[in-house]
Amino acid sequence: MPYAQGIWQDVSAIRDRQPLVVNLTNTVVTNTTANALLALGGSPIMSESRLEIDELLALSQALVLNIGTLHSRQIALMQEAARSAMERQVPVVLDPVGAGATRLRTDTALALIQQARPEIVRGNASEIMALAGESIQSSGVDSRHLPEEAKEAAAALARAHACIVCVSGEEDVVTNGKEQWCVRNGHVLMSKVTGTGCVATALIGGFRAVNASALTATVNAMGLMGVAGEMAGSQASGPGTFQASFFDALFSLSEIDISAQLDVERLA
Ligand SMILES: Nc1ncnc2c1ncn2[C@@H]1O[C@H](COP(=O)(O)OP(=O)(O)O)[C@@H](O)[C@H]1O
Ligand SMILES: Cc1ncsc1CCOP(=O)(O)O
Ligand SMILES: [Mg+2]
Repeated sequence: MPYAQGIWQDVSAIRDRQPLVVNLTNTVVTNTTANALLALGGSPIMSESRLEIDELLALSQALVLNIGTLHSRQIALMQEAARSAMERQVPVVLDPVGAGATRLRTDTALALIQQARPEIVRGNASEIMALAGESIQSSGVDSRHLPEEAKEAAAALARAHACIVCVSGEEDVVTNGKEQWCVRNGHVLMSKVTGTGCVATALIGGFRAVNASALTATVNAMGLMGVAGEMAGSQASGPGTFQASFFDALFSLSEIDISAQLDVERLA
């Protein structure tokens, strides 16, 4: 099947089935990621309470953990959610926001990788290199490194934890430790709006909810992100209008848009 057709199949499934994606996420992007999932066709729910997390996971098709504004109560909530997700076979996706910037973020992300056993970890190059134990320059949540520099780290992390690792940036790299895929779509304005990486991770959750292959779901989500980003970028005059146009693109894009623009390649 041509690659664009596979992405379209997932988008159609998301629009048809409206999978429930539970997000334990940061306070910066809560609204943005909910809107992006909704615009794509999914059904987002955000939660902050251990009193309901097991009930929510009983209803959900994916769990997204995002450590962007961590606090102790949230770490306990994430651990409990992960236990429930494992029992219920709900796939878990992790966004290690700011790993490498502080010990709290690096240690918590690594602990979650061990305990929550996420099928997919998506971060920028600095975050993925930090999790693989490489020494990095970190300036917070934005990357100081290129995905190209993080390829080995991504493969090592994927092999060590038997998961899919996605490194985002100007080009996105997705690997299971053996195969490596590259997504070349996107627009520079995506890096000028906070939360675009978190949106990518949330959309990966939406794609994994309808696609049994964690690797394919991740490549497809990143391809779709990139195509929507290009559509929005061609309309926008800056970050503000970009964000609105990006939601519009997620909502309205068609199979033709995907097949006309998609630039995905299997590297190895
Ligand atoms: N310079 C760029 N050109 C094209 N796409 C980009 C660029 N920077 C980021 N993106 C895209 O923006 C999304 C978020 O990636 P990134 O900025 O690396 O995440 P984060 O916000 O976590 O640092 C991804 O879909 C990525 O492909
Ligand atoms: C700015 C900021 N600070 C803590 S979380 C966050 C959002 C980061 O989002 P993204 O990694 O998607 O740009
Ligand atoms: Mg990020």
